[in-house]
Amino acid sequence: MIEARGLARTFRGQGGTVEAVRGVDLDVQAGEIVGFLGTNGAGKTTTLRMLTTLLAPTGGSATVAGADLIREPGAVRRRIGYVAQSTGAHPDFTVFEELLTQGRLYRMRPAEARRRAVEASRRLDLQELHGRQVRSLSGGQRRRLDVALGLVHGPPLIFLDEPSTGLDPQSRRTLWDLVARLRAESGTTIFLTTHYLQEADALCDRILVMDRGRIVAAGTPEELKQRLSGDVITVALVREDPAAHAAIRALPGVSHVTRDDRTLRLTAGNGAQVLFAVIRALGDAGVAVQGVQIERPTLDDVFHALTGQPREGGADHDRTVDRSQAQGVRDGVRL
Ligand SMILES: Nc1ncnc2c1ncn2[C@@H]1O[C@H](COP(=O)(O)OP(=O)(O)OP(=O)(O)O)[C@@H](O)[C@H]1O
Repeated sequence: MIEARGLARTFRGQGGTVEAVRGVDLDVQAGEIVGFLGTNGAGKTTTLRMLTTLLAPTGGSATVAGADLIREPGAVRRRIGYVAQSTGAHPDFTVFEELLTQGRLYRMRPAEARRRAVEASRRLDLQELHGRQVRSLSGGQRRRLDVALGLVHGPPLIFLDEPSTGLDPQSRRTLWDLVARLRAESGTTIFLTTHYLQEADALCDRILVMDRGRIVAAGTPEELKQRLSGDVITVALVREDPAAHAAIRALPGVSHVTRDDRTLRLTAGNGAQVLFAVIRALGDAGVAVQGVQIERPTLDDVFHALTGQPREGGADHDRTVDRSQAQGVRDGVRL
């Protein structure tokens, strides 16, 4: 359904050159739900905007829903649905008017537009909201309308850009269920970007991880977790201590050390074997330890290992998160 080779995009401006996407190869099969994960600025949205014809690539090629991205952008647009992070639904329109208008934008006859609007509404459980003005919808209802708008013309492939950012946990789960049902009922291929590891884990057949413009890993959520073999050791410190990180990062058998206020996390092939060395090294460096825990890795750890980015909220991270993303940090695990 999607086949991209060497897809690239460079932005040139007064501030210099940004290689946002540096030669991405990707394949998505019909009927798959594929999640695109990555840190802020990794290049996910730029890739999505290229695949949806909104942005011209500066290199590479792709076939999307059977049409050539460069030579047949019109055909690509007719065959895909794209749900951006913020959509232009008219606040004064009712839900059903908005769905009907979408069909008319695709030049459907009135009867066809109505039939498709009813169908898209059913798929996203919007029937009860037909008479409501868009401005009165909750965040979750609005997002469901956004997805329904992307479906009105019956595309076999739909792109969702961070579909559940800013939603509360219950609305997020409802959206996941509806997206999963959409694929089950109609076989729609779904390609989404997300910051929520839980979302990727719960919804996606496959995950692609992007970092600094490149895809650095691809696989099922389970495959990615298995790739990070070994254990995760969490060390709680009595107080924040800059010496702690340096004391253990060079120990044999220890990798991916992160610091987050008074917590150190590290991966080790065999947690039990390195535990003593870790505690002794911290003691030698004069670092006071409050407690230690050994766990199996989570998807969150996998992403840290792949991207080298500290866990969200870590003392040494320098990324900014907007308010909706910060909300996500409280609501669930976020990359
Ligand atoms: N129009 C533009 N002009 C210049 N640089 C841009 C432009 N659009 C994106 N970039 C840069 O390209 C890089 C990738 O951005 P992109 O929005 O694709 O990342 P992302 O993975 O979607 O990030 P996020 O998760 O924060 O949305 C960033 O460094 C960004 O600043």
